[in-house]
Amino acid sequence: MEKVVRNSGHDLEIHSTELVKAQAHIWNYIFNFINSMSLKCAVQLGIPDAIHSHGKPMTLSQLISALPIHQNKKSDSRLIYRLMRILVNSGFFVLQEVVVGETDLLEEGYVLTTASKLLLRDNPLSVTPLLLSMLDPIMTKPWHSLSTWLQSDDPTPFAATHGMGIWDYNEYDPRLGNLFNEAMASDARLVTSVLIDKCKSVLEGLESLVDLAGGTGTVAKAIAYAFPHLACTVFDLPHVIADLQGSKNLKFVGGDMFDEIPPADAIFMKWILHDWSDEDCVKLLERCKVAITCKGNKNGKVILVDMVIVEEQNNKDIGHDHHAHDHDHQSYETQLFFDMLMMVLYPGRERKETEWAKLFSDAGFNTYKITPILGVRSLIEVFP
Ligand SMILES: C[S@@+](CC[C@H](N)C(=O)[O-])C[C@H]1O[C@@H](n2cnc3c(N)ncnc32)[C@H](O)[C@@H]1O
Ligand SMILES: O=c1cc(-c2ccc(O)cc2)oc2c(O)c(O)ccc12
Repeated sequence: MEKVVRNSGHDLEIHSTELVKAQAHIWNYIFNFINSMSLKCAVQLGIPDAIHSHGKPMTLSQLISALPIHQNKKSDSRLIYRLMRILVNSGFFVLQEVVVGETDLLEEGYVLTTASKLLLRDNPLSVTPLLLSMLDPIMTKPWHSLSTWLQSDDPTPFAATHGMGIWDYNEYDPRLGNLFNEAMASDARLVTSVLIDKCKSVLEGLESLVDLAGGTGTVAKAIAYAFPHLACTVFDLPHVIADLQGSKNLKFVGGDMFDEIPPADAIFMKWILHDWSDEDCVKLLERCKVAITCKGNKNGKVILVDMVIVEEQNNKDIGHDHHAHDHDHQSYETQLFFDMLMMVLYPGRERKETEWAKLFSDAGFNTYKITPILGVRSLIEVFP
């Protein structure tokens, strides 16, 4: 028989099992940052790289002797054991049996998972720069002022905390600026491999393409290489492209995209419009339309890589497969995380299809086509 907890102050009756479940639910949310910080610690100590270099399951004692930690911390093997235990629980490492030394004795050793392979320093798709930048105190501090920002007239919590926007901050603090560029470049490598593999037809037939706010040019370099007859331009802020070298069919142009957009058959924007308000997006899209139609070109288009929020109610209609539902729930949560990130760092947001459609029509475009090929992100072609 379940006890009923009576809360005399409020008119509440809650069953005790429900109460402890609710308490654990809140605890897990309060302590969620412990998952992120444990992962940050493992990456800073080089744990994924140490296990990778070992080449086979690495026992706790082998891992401890390989790590750059104080001798006193090495003597208490339970410290690294506890750190590894929470990371095994979150799916970053797996324990496997291994024969150690000359004996036939089996011991358990840590191996990498697909997720921790993406944290290896030399992996071209490494997510480590993103992890180190997003969990840097400079980036976590603005989250503490989200509520005061909502009560103020400041443009973003980041600007309220640091007295300037991200783009100025990246120039002011090259350490963070370089981590940002590296984070964008490794994501760009992943997106480009999918784009060139699965969406070749999107680029075929084009003679010129501008990667607008293309960062250090990772996407454009790969496109220029895969399509040698396509003239590619990377356009970004002058300090971002300052020392970058072009090639036969790739050039770098510095400027402010709100002032000028070079003409081309296609304007490509990856992870740009979600950084900006609706008003700025319409301004940018209007200028893109001029840039793709200015030479009387009738086949021009804008190509976006961005998120299209698909709300959970729609997800639930997809079917009764629990795995599919878990995956959909996770994808939706990822989209909501990015939406909140856009609120804290930028004046931007993630958008639903109806919201994208309104932006396109407000900027004078006729049609669009969404191809959801990039996990939580989509390829969106917009036609004048
Ligand atoms: C989120 S990053 C995306 C970079 C790249 N498209 C990618 O996905 O890897 C946004 C880019 O916008 C650039 N940017 C910001 N404001 C800009 C402006 N007014 N004109 C041109 N580029 C700008 C930044 O320097 C940065 O490289
Ligand atoms: O995932 C990100 C992270 C950032 C970011 C990282 C480090 C910094 O110093 C500043 C910002 O910015 C992003 C962004 O602008 C974007 O369009 C998508 C994702 C992210």
